[in-house]
Amino acid sequence: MIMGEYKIAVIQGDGIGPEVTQEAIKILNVVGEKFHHNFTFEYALAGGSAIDACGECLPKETLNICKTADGVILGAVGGPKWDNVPNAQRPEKALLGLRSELGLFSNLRPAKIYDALADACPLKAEIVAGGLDILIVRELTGGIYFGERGYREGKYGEEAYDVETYSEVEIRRILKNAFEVAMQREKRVCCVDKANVLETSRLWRKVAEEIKNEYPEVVLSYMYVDNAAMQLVRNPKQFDVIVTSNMFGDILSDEASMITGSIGLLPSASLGDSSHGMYEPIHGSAPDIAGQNKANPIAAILSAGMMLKYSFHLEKESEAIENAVKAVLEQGLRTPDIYSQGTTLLGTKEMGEAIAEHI
Ligand SMILES: NC(=O)C1=CN([C@@H]2O[C@H](COP(=O)(O)OP(=O)(O)OC[C@H]3O[C@@H](n4cnc5c(N)ncnc54)[C@H](O)[C@@H]3O)[C@@H](O)[C@H]2O)C=CC1
Ligand SMILES: CC(C)CC(=O)C(=O)O
Ligand SMILES: [Mg+2]
Repeated sequence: MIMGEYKIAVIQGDGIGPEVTQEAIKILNVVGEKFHHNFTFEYALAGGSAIDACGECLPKETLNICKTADGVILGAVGGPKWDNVPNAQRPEKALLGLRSELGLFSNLRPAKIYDALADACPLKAEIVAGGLDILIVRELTGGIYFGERGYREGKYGEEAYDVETYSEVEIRRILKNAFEVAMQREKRVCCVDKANVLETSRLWRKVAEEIKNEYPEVVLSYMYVDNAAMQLVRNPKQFDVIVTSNMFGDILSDEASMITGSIGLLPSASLGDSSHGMYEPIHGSAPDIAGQNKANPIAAILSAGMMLKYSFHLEKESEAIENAVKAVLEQGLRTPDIYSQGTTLLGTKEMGEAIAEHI
């Protein structure tokens, strides 16, 4: 008996994107079989591979496939091959376009240290004793990545500019999101900004002061982003939920990933007002290891797990994926990025297979 039917749009992307996405699909197929769900996959092109196939980084057909699917999984886009294409067609534009066209303003990036990977954390053991579980809530469709940009003639010749703009509406909805998720966690929100310099950050603080009254159980704090970057390695356990702008969240989440052992471990969910979402590892296309069966597929696999939870509301299926990841790590199985002496080195595919076997 089939319990649920789900149509999933798959954008494999470039570099290691297809390699890690294939492992996520492998896991979804096993979960589907075990829990009697029918997951069907519709492939779509975006990024460099779309430029190569049809000259456009984000074809209309891709958007249609994503809009009509129950969830979207994405590998990563971009790479040196497309570094010199016109700006409007850069692979990264496809990613920004997908996020904004699908209305995915909230990007959840959980950074957890798995017990078995405690030795992969570069911080002193006493700093992360008892583990670590941080959630970065990154605003995803506004700020400097979406502001006006260009070139103009300045006082000293040509100059370039990128403008950061945030409206109250954009700030309110992401902050509300952060407070809501904090209510399911330790009820602490740290708003990371640069309010000593930026007007946009001062508006974030003004809105946060209003919203906090709706969540009296949540403790709200503020921190400047330069200090937050330092505090993340000095004492990451002080954070529960970090809420921040598009660019600051992009940077801080890469930093947080390294505390867990590798950027290849961190998944993400990009969500909007509905349960429709896009799920992608936080890493990029890693051209330096592409095509070598070296990439860690765990971030992509956990992203698929987040889709089961947030878009399909399949909690136990999502947990099964996380538990299988924990089990292989406890078995000492490692891709090169998290390998240490005494553990067993696996490739991308073999790691996917090992996780599949545990489900
Ligand atoms: N979501 C997306 O599609 C993103 C795309 N990019 C694009 O990806 C390309 C490469 O960007 P980079 O700055 O090099 O960042 P990157 O995240 O692709 O790679 C940074 C470093 O981390 C390693 N790494 C990344 N993912 C890994 C994994 N799963 N397992 C093991 N090691 C992994 C890479 O080998 C590299 O040494 C660029 O074109 C960039 O614009 C970057 C970030 C996100
Ligand atoms: C195009 C970039 C904003 C992609 C990226 O680095 C990210 O989303 O983490
Ligand atoms: Mg990034």
